[in-house]
Amino acid sequence: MRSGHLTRATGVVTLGDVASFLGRDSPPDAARPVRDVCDDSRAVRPGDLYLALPGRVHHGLDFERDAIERGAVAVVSDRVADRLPTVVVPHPRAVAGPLASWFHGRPSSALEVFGVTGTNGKTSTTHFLHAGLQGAGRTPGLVSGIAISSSDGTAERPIRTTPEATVLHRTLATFVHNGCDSAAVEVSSHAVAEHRVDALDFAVLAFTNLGRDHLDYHGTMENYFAVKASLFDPERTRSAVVGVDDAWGRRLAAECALPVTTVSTSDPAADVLATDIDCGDHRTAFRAHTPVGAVDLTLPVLGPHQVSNALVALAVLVSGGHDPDAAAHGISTVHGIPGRLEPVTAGQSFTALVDYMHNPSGQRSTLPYLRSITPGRLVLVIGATGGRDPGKRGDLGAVAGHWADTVIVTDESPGDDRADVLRDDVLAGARTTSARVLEVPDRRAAIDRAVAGLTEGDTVVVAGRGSDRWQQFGSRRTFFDDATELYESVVRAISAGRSAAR
Ligand SMILES: CC(=O)N[C@H]1[C@@H](OP(=O)(O)OP(=O)(O)OC[C@H]2O[C@@H](n3ccc(=O)[nH]c3=O)[C@H](O)[C@@H]2O)O[C@H](CO)[C@@H](O)[C@@H]1O[C@H](C)C(=O)N[C@@H](C)C(=O)N[C@H](CCC(=O)O)C(=O)O
Ligand SMILES: Nc1ncnc2c1ncn2[C@@H]1O[C@H](COP(=O)(O)OP(=O)(O)OP(=O)(O)O)[C@@H](O)[C@H]1O
Repeated sequence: MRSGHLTRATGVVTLGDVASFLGRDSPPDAARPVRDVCDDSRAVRPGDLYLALPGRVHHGLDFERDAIERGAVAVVSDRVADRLPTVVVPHPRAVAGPLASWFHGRPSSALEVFGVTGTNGKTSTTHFLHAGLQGAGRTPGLVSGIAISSSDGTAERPIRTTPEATVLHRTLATFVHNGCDSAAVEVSSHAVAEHRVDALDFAVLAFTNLGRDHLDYHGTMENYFAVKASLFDPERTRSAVVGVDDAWGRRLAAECALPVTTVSTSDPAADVLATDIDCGDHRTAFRAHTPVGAVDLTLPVLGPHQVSNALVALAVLVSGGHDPDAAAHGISTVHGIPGRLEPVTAGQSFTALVDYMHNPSGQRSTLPYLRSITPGRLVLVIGATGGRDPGKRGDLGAVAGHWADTVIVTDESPGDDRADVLRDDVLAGARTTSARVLEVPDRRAAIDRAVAGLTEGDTVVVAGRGSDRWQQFGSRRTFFDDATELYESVVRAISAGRSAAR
């Protein structure tokens, strides 16, 4: 491959240009113009170059016919396609990032790109960062697991936490086109391992924390950490912001070869520290101490974990040279993040929340807070999503049962896994505790059961799906939005006299 700093000539790009960029011989039809690069046959548009990737289940070349029918004009893959002219490369996935970046004129070098990774808090931190950039007078784009939005107000719901490289670089190019000067980008560990963020120049990368998750994919915590740590490399970013409230963060800060800003809610030696933390049931307040002064924040979001997330966002902005007061003002305009301790109010006297906790470390930071704001009963609706780390399911039940009075185990989104096996694993953990444990497979019925009989001082939390608005059973996908369902359940319970109104 030619240097990643080679910017694409404006105007028409031909298949020969692509071959030349990839350092390969020109295929037949080298003069053929290429409109865009696309790695999914279902998304191909007329004139596209189809990047056919070998996958776990299929090979992209299995879908050459579909790509042709949609208008693909050429292929990049690890073997010659049946019908289309092909540029052959040994590792197609590894060229996806550099190729897409080159094709779109290296958009990440025209933006200041701030990345956020970690097991928990990526989405929240990315949204705080985006708002903080706006507060600091910047014009940022946003790429998070729940929204991709540009400065012109257009927004879309993403399919993944972090898009494939072709989509990511195209999105950044759109940001540049729309006048953005920066971007806040959420980076999952899968994205790093699958080369989705290759050829992306980060200004600052932030690490929130690391806890057990995704071991179905990474195998061990050591591997999981190594994938995250591989991001913190001078080849990828100029500097790092690292949360040091867990041992993995402290290790990363110690081993990292970059300028590091450390962040903590407890360690006075950290560069950015939160004190005077006050987590109420309607807002969260704290004082942030930074190398350039202290600032007070009051956020209309819930939970001590949001102190950590907002603090990481503030540290990224301050380490990037922004004024802490302006950044803090921007951060405090975030009026809730969908599906993250999101309150549902339907005239009830008790607290009803939707949350995305789906691993034990997330539960351990969220549930003690929920207990602290609940003088009455704490009722949790939980489950385990299919296709994800089976080893965490028992812990999910056990941690839930440790903090809650009642745990209702239900279906989340089993996918190709057996729903009853998922529930059994969670139930086994929950039954090791003294909580009241119920199994209600149907999620709507589970929510109704959780809400029934609640009165002032009680809290119900529907956990695990957050703002994801579907359930997948095998190949069948059904619309299901926890916030809407919880709202409707509360309305039904109040009108039937089953639960207390305000
Ligand atoms: C590990 C991973 O990234 N897997 C993704 C990957 O699977 P795969 O490589 O095995 O693909 P495959 O299904 O064998 O297909 C091979 C190729 O054919 C292409 N194809 C396939 C079918 C078709 O009709 N046309 C077509 O072109 C695919 O785009 C792919 O390039 O490509 C598939 C098709 O695009 C994805 O569905 C699948 O993501 C799955 C659904 C997924 O969710 N992955 C998870 C692990 C993930 O990436 N999660 C993280 C976040 C996790 C978190 O934050 O909790 C994320 O960033 O979203
Ligand atoms: N800093 C944190 N520490 C521990 N738990 C957290 C933290 N931030 C969020 N959580 C928990 O994790 C859940 C998901 O939060 P968020 O979406 O911000 O994280 P995420 O890393 O983007 O998650 P995912 O990658 O699974 O989408 C929250 O609903 C909350 O229960």
